[in-house]
Amino acid sequence: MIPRQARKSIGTVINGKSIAEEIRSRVASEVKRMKECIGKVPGLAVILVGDRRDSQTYVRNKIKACEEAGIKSVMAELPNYCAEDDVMTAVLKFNEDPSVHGVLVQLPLPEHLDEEKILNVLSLEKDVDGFHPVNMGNLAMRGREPLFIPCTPKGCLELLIRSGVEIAGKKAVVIGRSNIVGLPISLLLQRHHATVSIVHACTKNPEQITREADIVVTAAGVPNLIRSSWLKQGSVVIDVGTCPIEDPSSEFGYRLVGDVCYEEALRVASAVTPVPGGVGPMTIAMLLCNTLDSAKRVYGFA
Ligand SMILES: Nc1nc2c(c(=O)[nH]1)N[C@@H](CN(C=O)c1ccc(C(=O)N[C@@H](CCC(=O)O)C(=O)O)cc1)CN2
Ligand SMILES: [Mg+2]
Repeated sequence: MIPRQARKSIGTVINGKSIAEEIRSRVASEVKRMKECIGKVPGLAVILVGDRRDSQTYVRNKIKACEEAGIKSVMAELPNYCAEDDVMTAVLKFNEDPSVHGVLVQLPLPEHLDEEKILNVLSLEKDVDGFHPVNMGNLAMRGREPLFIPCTPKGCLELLIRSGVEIAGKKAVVIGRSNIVGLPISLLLQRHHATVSIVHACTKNPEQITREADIVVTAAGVPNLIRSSWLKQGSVVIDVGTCPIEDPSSEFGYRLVGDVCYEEALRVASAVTPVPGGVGPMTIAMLLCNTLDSAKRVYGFA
């Protein structure tokens, strides 16, 4: 048997960036058609609390993506030290605004704010991030349909489907159990009839579990956690982790890495998403899709 390290790459790269571009241009044409037919465009409201650099970048990218797709966007920026009531007031204002079809609160919030309490006041009909507890409950329950599927999990699923990966009956392992990625992706994969295991910080021998998986979705936020020895030959690997690590040779002094040892994974897996350029761009593309769907629902536009 050839040692894993000596094997040539067999995996293909799942290009999330180009898939996201294609989706964004489809959304732009739909928005244009909507405007021509009924004189309305979708509207997205984004609430940013505090001064985290990464959150500021994501929000800026969301607003730019809206602009490019012809979606109207509005933003409320609140300081780090604001009160819970200030955030709730911003949410309630956008809930009431008929030109806004999607409202999101950029996460994470500063420590002193109660995330659950704030997400709870989002209008269910405008919760384009899909984080409202009722939306999440509907995603979890059989026979119920959530109005919105959270953007990153929806993006992961779209990448699997577009890459021709069969999900039904396959063994899937999700690494991480966060409310915004691990939990909803595990529910979504179950909905698509995969047999799903969840690996988390307390799991004993996680590599034994991942080695059995046909599909691995990892959202641990631990750089290079997933080595080739964790993977089954021919598996599909979706890397949601994005961690900045120091890199003096890069323009900004850091670069982004995922949870997966990318080069190693390509030698064992049949397909792998890169970081950057994999799941990340899909998150924003899915947000545009959810906002468009929300506006279509409001106006009864097919
Ligand atoms: N309210 C929300 N908060 C957060 C979400 C979310 O979906 N809703 N997800 C993440 C952050 N996020 C969007 O908000 C996000 C993360 C990453 C990317 C992305 O495109 N990443 C690129 C790299 C970008 C870079 O160079 O900095 C990539 O992976 O290629 C988009 C959106 C947490 N918070
Ligand atoms: Mg808190």
